[in-house]
Amino acid sequence: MSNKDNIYATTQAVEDFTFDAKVVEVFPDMIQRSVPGYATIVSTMGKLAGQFAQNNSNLYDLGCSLGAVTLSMRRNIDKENCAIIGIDNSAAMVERCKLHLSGFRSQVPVDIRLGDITQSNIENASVVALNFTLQFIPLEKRQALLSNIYQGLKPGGVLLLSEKFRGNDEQADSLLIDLHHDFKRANGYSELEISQKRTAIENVMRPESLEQHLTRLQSIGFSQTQVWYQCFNFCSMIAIK
Ligand SMILES: Nc1ncnc2c1ncn2[C@@H]1O[C@H](C[S@+](CC[C@H]([NH3+])C(=O)[O-])CC(=O)[O-])[C@@H](O)[C@H]1O
Ligand SMILES: O=C(O)C(=O)Cc1ccccc1
Repeated sequence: MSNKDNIYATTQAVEDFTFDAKVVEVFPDMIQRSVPGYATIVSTMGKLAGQFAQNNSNLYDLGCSLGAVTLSMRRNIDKENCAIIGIDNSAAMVERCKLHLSGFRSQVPVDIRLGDITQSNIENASVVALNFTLQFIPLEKRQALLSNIYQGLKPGGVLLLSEKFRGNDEQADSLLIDLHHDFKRANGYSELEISQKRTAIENVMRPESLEQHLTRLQSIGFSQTQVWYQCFNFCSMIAIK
């Protein structure tokens, strides 16, 4: 069990959100109470990874945090000679992720690396997961990152992309934001916590619209794109090379 997220429970001078040691301590609780359907998304990404994994290939978990998707993928792989590579640029996350994964046994080798996914080599990949990570990459670097992933995928390989997204217009967007805030309230977050967290992430997390995501994936060359999960302003997509 992880600790309860009470980072924004007291009034404070809110600073930009970072994935530091304090966040690591509460991360499972934070993500579970903040993302509608997180557990469903993670387990389904594992199932999809099992379906699309190819013999003699790599599976990547980019922005792996504590390795939830890595573990879910590893549970579902039944192909030969597969390896999972998890990458995150938060030293605190990587350290805790390694500790966490060492508590589970598996035949599938896992390599957790400290690194910037915009500078990482993606090769011989059958599956690449970006579970709520692209939203933290500067807007101008997203196209290059996704093209690099596309280049590193084998034919028939897939990108599994989950994002918080923006509604198409102001009214639609505030409707989705309100529904999400209701969800957070129902999970025990106070008005103060919701509002201070919003301030903390507004400069570091830049959501795009669903259309922007799908159009870019198609322009990069993915032959098929499909949204398979949506709740409020959270969604998960698959793009097939
Ligand atoms: N340039 C970067 N390079 C590497 N990592 C990065 C970069 N930028 C941000 N990150 C990392 O991306 C992760 C985003 S969390 C992903 C949840 C996880 N996928 C999960 O399924 O539990 C989502 C959230 O908390 O909203 C953090 O661990 C960052 O350090
Ligand atoms: O914490 C929130 O309320 C967020 O919306 C941030 C967020 C978005 C997507 C994954 C995890 C956290």
